[in-house]
Amino acid sequence: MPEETKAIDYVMEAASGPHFSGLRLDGLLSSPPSSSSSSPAHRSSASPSSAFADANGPRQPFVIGVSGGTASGKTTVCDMIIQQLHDHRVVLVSQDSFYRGLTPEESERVHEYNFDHPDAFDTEQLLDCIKKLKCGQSVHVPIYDFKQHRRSSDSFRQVNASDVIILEGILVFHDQRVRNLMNMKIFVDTDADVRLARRIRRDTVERGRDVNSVLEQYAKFVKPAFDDFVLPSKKYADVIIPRGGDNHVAIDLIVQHIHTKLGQHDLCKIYPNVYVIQSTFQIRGMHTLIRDREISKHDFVFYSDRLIRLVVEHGLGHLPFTEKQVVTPTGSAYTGVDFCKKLCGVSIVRSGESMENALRACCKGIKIGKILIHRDGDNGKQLIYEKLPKDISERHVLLLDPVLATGNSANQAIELLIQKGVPESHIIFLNLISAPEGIHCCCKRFPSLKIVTSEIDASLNEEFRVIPGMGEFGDRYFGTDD
Ligand SMILES: Nc1nc2c(ncn2[C@@H]2O[C@H](COP(=O)(O)OP(=O)(O)OP(=O)(O)O)[C@@H](O)[C@H]2O)c(=O)[nH]1
Ligand SMILES: O=P(O)(O)OC[C@H]1O[C@H](OP(=O)(O)OP(=O)(O)O)[C@H](O)[C@@H]1O
Ligand SMILES: O=c1cc[nH]c(=O)[nH]1
Repeated sequence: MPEETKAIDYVMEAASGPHFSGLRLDGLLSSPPSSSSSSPAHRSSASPSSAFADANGPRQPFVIGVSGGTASGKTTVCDMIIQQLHDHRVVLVSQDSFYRGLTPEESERVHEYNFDHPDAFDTEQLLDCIKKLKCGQSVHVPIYDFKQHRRSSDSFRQVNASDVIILEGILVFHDQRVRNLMNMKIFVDTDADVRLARRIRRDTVERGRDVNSVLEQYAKFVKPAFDDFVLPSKKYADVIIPRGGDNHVAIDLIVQHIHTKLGQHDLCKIYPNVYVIQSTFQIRGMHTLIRDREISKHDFVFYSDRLIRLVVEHGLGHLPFTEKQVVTPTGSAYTGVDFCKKLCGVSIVRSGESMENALRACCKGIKIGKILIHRDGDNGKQLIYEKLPKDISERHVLLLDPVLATGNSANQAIELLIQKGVPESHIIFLNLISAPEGIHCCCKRFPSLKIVTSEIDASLNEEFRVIPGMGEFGDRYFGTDD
């Protein structure tokens, strides 16, 4: 494993196993191929429960579930996330608020009551609240009194619709319906002895209990329920944070990821033809490497190539296709699709040429045209050279350039393609990073153009370089940066 990727591994474990791999933001920006015959792949929903599922529908909040054993530090992790997401509206909903409240008979024999069993919570009510919040409605959350083991009968907390909803609690991953409402699941993983020590302190100081009763409850209910219900739900986590709130690096990474997703989502909502490939920590790790100014040229090229390949594959998914049936070696019919045949690549020289190999590797014998544009500041674009397939107007065009900054080079290239008779909707612009300025510039002018990128960055600086960006891509890729 390359040296640089280790940092991520020791701050948090990317969850792995049969149910998941790495960080998942289900359905966030995915676009599976349409099943209809010759229509292009649509930007469409994954599951109905996933946030931001429909780019054209109303904006849905981003739901984060935070689970972990008792006193693992869930509240601290949530507070830190909320603090760092200060430029977004965030609400915290605690599963504890949905404790059922004990009947008088149960209260009399409280020592026999299992507060750690899933049945202790009113999950239907919790589900209803989160569903409403996801639809932008405000809700009334009950107030639970840990000393009286009762809900307040006359007061509640009003929670308003927000950009981000954080749902925390020991069993928030237990019920599949609740899990399905989450875009990101975090498990706070703290040693059992540390948790027990914290619990004794908290329950004696804040909840008016004596040490013996705390230990008794722990042995009788808390630990068995942890083993039976909480620990088995860890496998659903997208991210596992060892050491809880002390793990600042993990929390910073998570917050950065949420920031990126929220920012990208805004642009993707405005321009439904902008597609960001679905992020995983693997992809984020590759971006971390190519953006690092200390990386060797060899590694820069290696990881850029890997990312380019992913963007190209994703871009090809937006081409139209037709239905096709084949017979498998078992003699059965398989109904699939046939790739679009009339396509070509066009690279913007010189950086765009770095994407040609990936395109050739995916589409055997594909024709690739070239456009050379001289870049000078934020305007002053000048077309210097072009060589394109003669029948380009009949083809779908994959336009290649790893960086979309001001959008001027792309605009110039797209204009030329349109002049040559290529319909705007037949152009798919593939790049590694896009600045919001470039996206606005191209999408406003060419609303039917599709853009497929792997990350949307924050902005451009006064020198029209992408920030944080990756510097001059061409110089770094072709080794002319020294
Ligand atoms: N004795 C008693 N225990 C309760 C009652 N209600 C909830 N609990 C306990 O509260 C625990 C749930 O809260 P925790 O996850 O520990 O609390 P938290 O403050 O969110 O924990 P962290 O933020 O992770 O430190 C369960 O383990 C229950 O045993 C109650 O009325 N009486
Ligand atoms: O969106 P814009 O503001 O037009 O900037 C993007 C252009 O800048 C880079 O090329 P550059 O001019 O650095 O040339 P190179 O590919 O030869 O390195 C990049 O490859 C794009 O073509
Ligand atoms: O930041 C930038 C802007 C344009 N082109 C690049 O390669 N990088």
